Amino acid sequence: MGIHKATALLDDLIEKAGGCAIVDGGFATQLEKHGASINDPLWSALCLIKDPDLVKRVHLEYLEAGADILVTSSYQATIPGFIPRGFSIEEAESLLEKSVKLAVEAREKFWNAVKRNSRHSYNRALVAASIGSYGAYLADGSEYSGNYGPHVSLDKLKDFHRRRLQVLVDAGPDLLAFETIPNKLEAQACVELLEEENIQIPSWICFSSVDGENAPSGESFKDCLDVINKSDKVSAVGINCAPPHFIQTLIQKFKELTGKAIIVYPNSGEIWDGISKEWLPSKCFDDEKFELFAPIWRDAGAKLIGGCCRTTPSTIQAVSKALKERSGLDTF
Ligand SMILES: C[S+](C)CC[C@H](N)C(=O)O
Ligand SMILES: N[C@@H](CCS)C(=O)O
Ligand SMILES: [Zn+2]
Repeated sequence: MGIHKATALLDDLIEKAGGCAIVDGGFATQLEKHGASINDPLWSALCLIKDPDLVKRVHLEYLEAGADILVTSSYQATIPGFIPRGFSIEEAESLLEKSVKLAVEAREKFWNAVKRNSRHSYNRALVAASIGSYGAYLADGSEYSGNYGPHVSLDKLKDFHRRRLQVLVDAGPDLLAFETIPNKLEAQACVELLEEENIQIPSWICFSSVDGENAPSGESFKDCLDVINKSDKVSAVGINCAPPHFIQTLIQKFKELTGKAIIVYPNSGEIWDGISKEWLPSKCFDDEKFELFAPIWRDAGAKLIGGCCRTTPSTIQAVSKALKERSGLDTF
């Protein structure tokens, strides 16, 4: 399948979803709700090793909540992250592959169960393989600063991302999800890699933001999106894991800067402390606020809406209810 045909898969999903598809919510957050302990440099990727059944269960919970797209458990799963934990390169690669397989298995299980009911309002979900930023791998919170230091070049970032990207694509996801990209250099690395590796499935590239105006590095979104707009491999651009009260303004800004579909999946508004590895309280949206704002974000131009850290299946259920009601689709 060529990139244009593969892109049609995402366009079809958005259309079937009534003009705005629903992305799942905080993956690591829901693992923790089930008691998983992920205070570790591997963060949620620890569960890929220790509790793959829980990974699948969380995917199923997001499907039940109404997610049209599942994001895999590979955000902080990397080959250089697994090797110091005693895994061989082959074992590390098979963990990456497993992250896609678990999401695909959950999608198939759920879809086979619901499609028998002619009155259901679900779509057959797509699986997006998560590619967390270099800062996620560093596990020092730098996905929220973009400060990688002077020694991190374009080539270094491409080298970091290349093999994981190849392995994830070979595992057969429908999409690629570049998440919490904090600076222009890494956006460029992602775009160049998609081209060099001749990737034939669509991608989204999402930035974090800490000031509601720019990428975390302080670079303007105009500069960042200029790099991405040139690529036909990237179907959607947007924001993930930034506070929800930034989102409306950022959608408006992105609409002026790109013709690509806009995707937003904010966190709850709590702030990640990369040193103490905990979420600090701040101005937050609860599920009701997500329900209220999802149609506002959709009407502002977002084509894909979900939640990130500290949101849960109940958040996605609220988003799903709001978007399906407003688009005239049945609620479940
Ligand atoms: C999206 S952040 C909360 C993920 C965890 C971070 N990379 C860390 O390891 O500190
Ligand atoms: N997909 C990841 C993103 C972390 S910012 C998660 O939900 O855990
Ligand atoms: Zn997040």
